[in-house]
Amino acid sequence: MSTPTSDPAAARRAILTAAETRAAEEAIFAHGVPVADLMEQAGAAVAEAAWRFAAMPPTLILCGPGNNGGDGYVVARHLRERGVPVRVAATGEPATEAAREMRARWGGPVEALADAKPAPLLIDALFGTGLSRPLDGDVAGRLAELAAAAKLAIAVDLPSGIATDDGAILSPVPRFDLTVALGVLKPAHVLQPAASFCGRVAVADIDLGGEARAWRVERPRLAAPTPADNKYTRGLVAVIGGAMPGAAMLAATAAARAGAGYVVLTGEGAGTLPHAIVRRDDATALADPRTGAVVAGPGLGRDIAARRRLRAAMDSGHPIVIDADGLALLADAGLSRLRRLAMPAVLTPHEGEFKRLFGDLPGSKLDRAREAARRSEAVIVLKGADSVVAHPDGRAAVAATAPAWLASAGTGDVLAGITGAMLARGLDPFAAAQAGLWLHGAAAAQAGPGLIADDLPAHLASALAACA
Ligand SMILES: NC(=O)C1=CN([C@@H]2O[C@H](COP(=O)(O)OP(=O)(O)OC[C@H]3O[C@@H](n4cnc5c(N)ncnc54)[C@H](OP(=O)(O)O)[C@@H]3O)[C@@H](O)[C@H]2O)[C@@H](O)CC1
Ligand SMILES: [K+]
Repeated sequence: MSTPTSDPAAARRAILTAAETRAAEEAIFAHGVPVADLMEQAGAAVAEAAWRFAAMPPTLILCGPGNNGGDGYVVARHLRERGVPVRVAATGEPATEAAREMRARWGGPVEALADAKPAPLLIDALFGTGLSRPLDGDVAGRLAELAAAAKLAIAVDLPSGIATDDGAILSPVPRFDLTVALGVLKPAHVLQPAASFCGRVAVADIDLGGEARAWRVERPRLAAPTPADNKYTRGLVAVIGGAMPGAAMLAATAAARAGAGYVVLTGEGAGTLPHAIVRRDDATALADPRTGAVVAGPGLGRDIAARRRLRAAMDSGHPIVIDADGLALLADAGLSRLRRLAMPAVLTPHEGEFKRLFGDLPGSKLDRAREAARRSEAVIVLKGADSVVAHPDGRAAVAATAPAWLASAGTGDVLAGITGAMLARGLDPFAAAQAGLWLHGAAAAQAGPGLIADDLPAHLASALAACA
């Protein structure tokens, strides 16, 4: 399944690889649109974004040999027309026809990159999706010096030196304040480490019309309960407790605060829990046909009893989120049971758990999550600063804005609980996983620096309010 990027809202979320972007462009060119027309749109959009962002001080634009450089000449012309003092420096002569044409349309002086003096605003149009290897040392060095001397730095499409499809840093890259993605996002705008070099990312409105299979996770629409709802229609979540009760209590509390109408927690355990959360035994909770989702794994334990309880949870037929110890048990038991579920389970591994389950898979984080989803027939949430959600059918989504403060104990238990609440309210597993990540990130942003997992559930109220 895919979404055409001709829908503007979908286009702003769509993530295309370099090859997918090229294919979309080729399809447009095949319809008779000249490359120069698209480049004019791109350059105008970048000039507009720079104008709004930087209030336009004197500007230096660095142009490379390809179409990224071509865009740079267009930006230069548009800014000059707006009265901005612009200088252009290039690595050499343009290598494409469109870029040559744009350099001619610019018509102004072009300095050698090696000699260029800095300016308060630096615009990097050296390389974009066509980067095929690390920058030469002298080019990377000049880019670093000129960026360091500038007050603001803006990248055209991508910061030069990062790999479009996996977000790797191929050669030293300065940190940009703004990156204007042309037409669609590329994986490097959302995957680490590249994403953190992009600064703010704006998507320029260029109708590429390609088909996307990956999207940025956006704020979900979650309707508030209506007078017709009751606690069961809002979702009954059963959290399977176990050896470490605190983790399951965190998951249960998060499920309740994420809007589930009814949360039951099974297993033994002392400690304070909201009185709204009800204790049950596994068998009663799992046999209840009103149960909308089961969360199994946080604090479950890894012994034979835990294995039996996980199996019972999977056999119950309810939508299920499996995390933490549940993933360790699955790694030992194999994936075959997952493949027999009526609805894909949601698995929420961090990198270590992922490796135990699937080994060392090749490719980008998107590729690895997709392959794991295909193999397991489960929705995979590969967690991190750039959490990737992948569906067995190849769709994927990236949550790119989680605060780094989330890297602390227990936050995964909270995510599992929120995701359970999303499943129980009736979202399909792919949507539930994305909504869970968004709410988790928004609650963390509210909780702020120094947050601990226990803080997050209280901040879900304002995160939910933003989704109504
Ligand atoms: N999507 C859109 O809406 C639109 C997209 N557009 C723009 O097109 C851009 C893609 O353009 P592009 O394909 O020409 O690639 P680009 O990044 O300019 O570089 C390729 C050149 O660099 C060279 N080269 C590569 N690596 C190198 C290195 N390390 N050091 C030195 N050289 C290196 C490479 O040569 P080669 O690898 O063959 O040696 C080739 O000559 C895209 O990012 C966007 O800005 C707009 O114009 C239209 C609307
Ligand atoms: K660039």
